Order: sequence, then structure tokens, then C-alpha cells
Amino acid sequence: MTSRLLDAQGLVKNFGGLTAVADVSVHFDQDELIGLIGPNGAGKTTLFNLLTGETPVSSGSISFYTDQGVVSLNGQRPAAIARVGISRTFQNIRLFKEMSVLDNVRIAMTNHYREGFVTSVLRLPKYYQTERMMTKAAQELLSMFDLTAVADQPAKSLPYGIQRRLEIVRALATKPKLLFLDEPAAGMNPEETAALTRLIRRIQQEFHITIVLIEHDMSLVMNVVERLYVLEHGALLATGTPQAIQHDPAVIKAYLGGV
Ligand SMILES: Nc1ncnc2c1ncn2[C@@H]1O[C@H](COP(=O)(O)OP(=O)(O)OP(=O)(O)O)[C@@H](O)[C@H]1O
Repeated sequence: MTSRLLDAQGLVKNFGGLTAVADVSVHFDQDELIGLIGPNGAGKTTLFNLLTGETPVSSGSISFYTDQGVVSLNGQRPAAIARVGISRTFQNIRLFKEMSVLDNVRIAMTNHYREGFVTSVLRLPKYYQTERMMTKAAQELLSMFDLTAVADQPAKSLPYGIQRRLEIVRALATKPKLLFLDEPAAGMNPEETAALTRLIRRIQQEFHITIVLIEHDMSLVMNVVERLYVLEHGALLATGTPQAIQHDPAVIKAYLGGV
């Protein structure tokens, strides 16, 4: 039986006179791997921004299912949304480039393991305990993703594909239940894209989380996702399996250009 993780109903986002997202309803279940595709300017990133609290909705509702019950994400800030178990990467790499690979992951964890103000300022034993725990957890994550050898190097020294991998590791550091990846293969060469495809599958299997990805690379999308949403001009054009979407006349006309 599938379990619902997130349910968004009737999402609208207006920027002045422009409706970037027009009455879109989506749902994600536990352990699903979902793709979000559509032409440039279709509203994909804006939809991610609404679901992660980066951008407030104009209208609509977002519900997230937790062990404690259903919570509304409407009006919640990104940090609060991250704490309920939603994490993301961005279209443009957002690493602390001068900092080491290890510190990049540790910083991502502070959101999750944050100690009280007094404990931190007075450097109470609990503070050091938490620091040690975070370092250990960060090292374990780096090891899982073959980044141990570069742990002490500044993030900016890594090749592009590895920087993107580090971004995903940072997003996983908060132990999300739902992970949004915004064009993870952007700028990658074919070998890097193939490695990323394997990585995404592995993450979903080993971490048992739901992954939603925006991607223009159709080979990646059609290879990894189980279900797709297609957006056009801010509205939902179609939803279904990759096979069904590839044969959907409306999608072929609007997006795949007759492929
Ligand atoms: N902050 C903003 N202010 C005004 N307009 C915006 C803003 N953010 C996005 N838009 C507009 O909303 C529309 C949807 O943009 P969005 O970036 O969500 O599309 P997208 O599908 O992610 O495109 P791409 O594939 O090119 O990244 C576009 O017309 C864009 O110019």
C-alpha cells in the first residue's frame, strides 16, 4: 500500500500580472521517484519554490504527512519546512566554495542538530557531543558517496560533477523524507550524467526517500523516474508513467516536438 507524503491542491503563484503556476495539484507518495518536466518558463522551479517555502503561494494548500499527523506547510519558512523533512538542491550550485567538503556537509547538518543558545555559547559538554556526532555523521555520508579522499579540500577545487554530488550529499545531511533536485544534470557531460543516474537510483533505494526531480535531460528522466508531471505555461498538462507520457499526444505537441 502506498502512503501519501505530500499533497498540494490548487497551487497558484502570480508575479504581478504573470501567473507562473496556475491551479496545479500534485501529490507525492513515500519512496516514489518522480519527474517534473516542461518547456523553459513552464513554472517548474516556481513550483519547487512554493513547495519548499522559498516563495509564498498566492493561493492553494500544501499538506505534509508526518508520523505525528498531517501538517500544513502554507506560510512556513524554508528552515521550518526543512525540519519537517523536505530538502532540495538548486539549479545553480550553492556550496560554500572556500570551505572544505566536510564543513559543507557539517553546516548543512546544523539545521537538524542545532543546540540551544546557552549550550552553544557556553560550550557545554552537550555542544561538543553534538559537534562530534555531526562530524562522524558527515564523514559517514562522505564515505557512502566516495568523497572521503577530498573531505579536506575546498569545495571549489572539485570538478563540476563532483560539486553537484556534494550538493546532493548536503541535501541528504538533514535526513529528508522528500528530496527535490532542480536540474541535477545541468552542465554535466554524458559520463557525469550516467554516474548521476546511478546515484539517484542508489539514494532512493538506500535512503528510502521520495525524490522529485526537474530535468531537461530526457534520457535521465525516462531512465529513472516512475511517474511524471508535465507543466506547460504554469498549468499541469499531463501526468503518468514515462511510457504513457512519451505517447501522450498533448505532450508530444507541446514539449517533445514530435519525438
Ligand atoms: N521572482 C519572479 N518574479 C517574476 N517572475 C518570475 C519570478 N520567478 C519566475 N518568474 C517567471 O515565472 C515563469 C516560470 O518560471 P520558472 O523559473 O518557474 O520556469 P521553469 O519551468 O523552471 O523554467 P526553466 O526550465 O527555464 O528553469 C517565467 O515566466 C519566469 O520568468
